[in-house]
Amino acid sequence: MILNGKELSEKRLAIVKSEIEKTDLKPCLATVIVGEDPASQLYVRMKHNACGKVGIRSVGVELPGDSMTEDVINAVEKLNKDPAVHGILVQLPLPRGIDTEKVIESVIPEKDVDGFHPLNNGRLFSGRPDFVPCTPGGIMTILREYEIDPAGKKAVVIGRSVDVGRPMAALLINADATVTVCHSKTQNLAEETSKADILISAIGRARFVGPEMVKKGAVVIDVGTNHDENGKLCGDVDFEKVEPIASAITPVPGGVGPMTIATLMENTLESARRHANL
Ligand SMILES: NC(=O)C1=CN([C@@H]2O[C@H](COP(=O)(O)OP(=O)(O)OC[C@H]3O[C@@H](n4cnc5c(N)ncnc54)[C@H](OP(=O)(O)O)[C@@H]3O)[C@@H](O)[C@H]2O)C=CC1
Ligand SMILES: Nc1nc(=O)c2c([nH]1)NC[C@@H]1CN(c3ccc(C(=O)N[C@@H](CCC(=O)O)C(=O)O)cc3)C=[N+]21
Ligand SMILES: [Mg+2]
Repeated sequence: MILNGKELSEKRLAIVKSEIEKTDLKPCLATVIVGEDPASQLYVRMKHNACGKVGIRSVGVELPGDSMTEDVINAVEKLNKDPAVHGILVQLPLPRGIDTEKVIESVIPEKDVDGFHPLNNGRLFSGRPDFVPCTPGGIMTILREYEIDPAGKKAVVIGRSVDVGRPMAALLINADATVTVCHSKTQNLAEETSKADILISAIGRARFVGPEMVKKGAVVIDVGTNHDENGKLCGDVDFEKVEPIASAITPVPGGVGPMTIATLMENTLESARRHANL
């Protein structure tokens, strides 16, 4: 079975749209982009497009690539204080030389719709999540909507980044899975991944996960957004070879990516609701 993230995201976006129409909420997402990385510009544009689709206002702050950490923090602090802004997203990665941790910590947790602030991280790891990072949050929505319950299952996450791997592992722990986290220093990676009932790959290597790494009947979630030697967009998983042995699998494109954006819209709406005490 193919887990259709694109279709599910459309459904979730339609719900966000109708929720906004039902209330007088005027949710607003602010994005901050530093420098001119074309991939980052594309992603931010996709986020603004999604806002337009569901009726979330969006403002984009663009700073030059040679900005200092303080310049970015000043921009964030203005948005922190602006009562019309409910969500703040600082597009990552930031240019070399900028202290990413300091910038992320400057976003007030109440507007941290990316779920990257250490307070929101800590809440997630304590089993009392508030704003959850959008990519792993979107993956949990896919699992829930397709009635794949992680409870008691063996889940293996490849990747331990702060934005994807680690929060993914925390969400799966909270959902009662038995979780293994693998990374570049893992020995016998294929041996670990072959035990997974639910395998989540977030490494950033084109078609790295082959059939020899996957147990028959496993649920395979592909976070990777890579370009192959021909420039074609592809995931971490060799979809053609793994799809026949998986019980369910997300494609790239059309899987996790659209759910990331839908979850960002949901988090922004939730933040606006709280702001209005609804
Ligand atoms: N679809 C979506 O919405 C999103 C997609 N992405 C995509 O997901 C991928 C991962 O993103 P992100 O987490 O930010 O990436 P990072 O580069 O921050 O982290 C990659 C992780 O993978 C591990 N890793 C790298 N190579 C290997 C290997 N050969 N074997 C085992 N582990 C390995 C690294 O290990 P170590 O820690 O030891 O270095 C690291 O933990 C990228 O392709 C990115 O573009 C990211 C965010 C959202
Ligand atoms: N502060 C911050 N928050 C993020 O959430 C964040 C970020 N920084 N930096 C970069 C990563 C990456 N990311 C993606 C979002 C959507 C798709 C997506 O929708 N992809 C489409 C394909 C898009 C295409 O054509 O390239 C798909 O998979 O179907 C992919 C990747 C969010 N990120
Ligand atoms: Mg990263």
